[in-house]
Amino acid sequence: MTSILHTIAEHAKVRVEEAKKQKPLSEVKKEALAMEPLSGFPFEKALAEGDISFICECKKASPSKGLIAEDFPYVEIAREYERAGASCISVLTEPKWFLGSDRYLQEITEAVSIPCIRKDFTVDEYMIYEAKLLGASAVLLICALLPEETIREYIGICDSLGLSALVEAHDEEEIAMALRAGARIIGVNNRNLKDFTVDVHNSERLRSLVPPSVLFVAESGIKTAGDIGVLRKAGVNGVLIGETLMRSQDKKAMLDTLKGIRS
Ligand SMILES: O=C(O)c1ccccc1NCC(=O)[C@H](O)[C@H](O)COP(=O)(O)O
Repeated sequence: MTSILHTIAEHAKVRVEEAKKQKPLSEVKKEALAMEPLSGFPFEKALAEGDISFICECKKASPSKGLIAEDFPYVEIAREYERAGASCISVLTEPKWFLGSDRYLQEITEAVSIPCIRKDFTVDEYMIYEAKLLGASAVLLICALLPEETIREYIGICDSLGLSALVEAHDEEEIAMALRAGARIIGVNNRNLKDFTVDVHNSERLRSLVPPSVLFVAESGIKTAGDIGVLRKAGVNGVLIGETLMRSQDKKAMLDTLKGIRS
């Protein structure tokens, strides 16, 4: 059965082929490799610092929720996240289901000084070089979409550019695969990307499968300070939060509430 995840991935392949017609892989690769590699993997560094790190997401829409933010002043939102104490920013660039754009990522990376991840459905090395040119510090690699060998290869490309790879898993098998492929950051998605069900305890349940030498990020469906409390107790390094923040008028107040600084 074709899942929405695979439909999105097929569309990403079409996007890449279109992009290659405008600028071939050889050119994108040459430009990206000519740039100074980011030193010290800033995305990983930000995640490793302090207590729980917050990766705050700029997401206008999603397949499961439809339109989330009709008004989407993405640069202002990103600046607000930075002022509110976000460690990193996640920027959706997938245009069809998330109404994202490469332009959003480029403008956001120019406007903030914290590391940004290109949140997209990486199906071709081309997208990693593009991410570097757009100013990203990290890309997303989804275990449900890529063979283990490709994940290993893409982590190698990321390394050559100074980018971090957030390797996303949903279950035990995918975590084992991410570890074998050499992931230094594993994101456990609480959302099942095949049927959209969300169980915020999924990352808590799977936490012990990832050794302390690998950073652990809990993703999706995080809504309350109680959720953060559970994840803190489980020992996660970071949380990735989209919808809860996107629907909040006052993002700093919401972040403070999630951190337990404000009730
Ligand atoms: O969010 C979706 O509907 C979705 C569907 C298919 C693939 C990916 C999807 N979301 C990407 C994400 O992982 C989330 O944007 C991210 O983890 C934040 O989740 P949330 O806090 O629940 O907005």
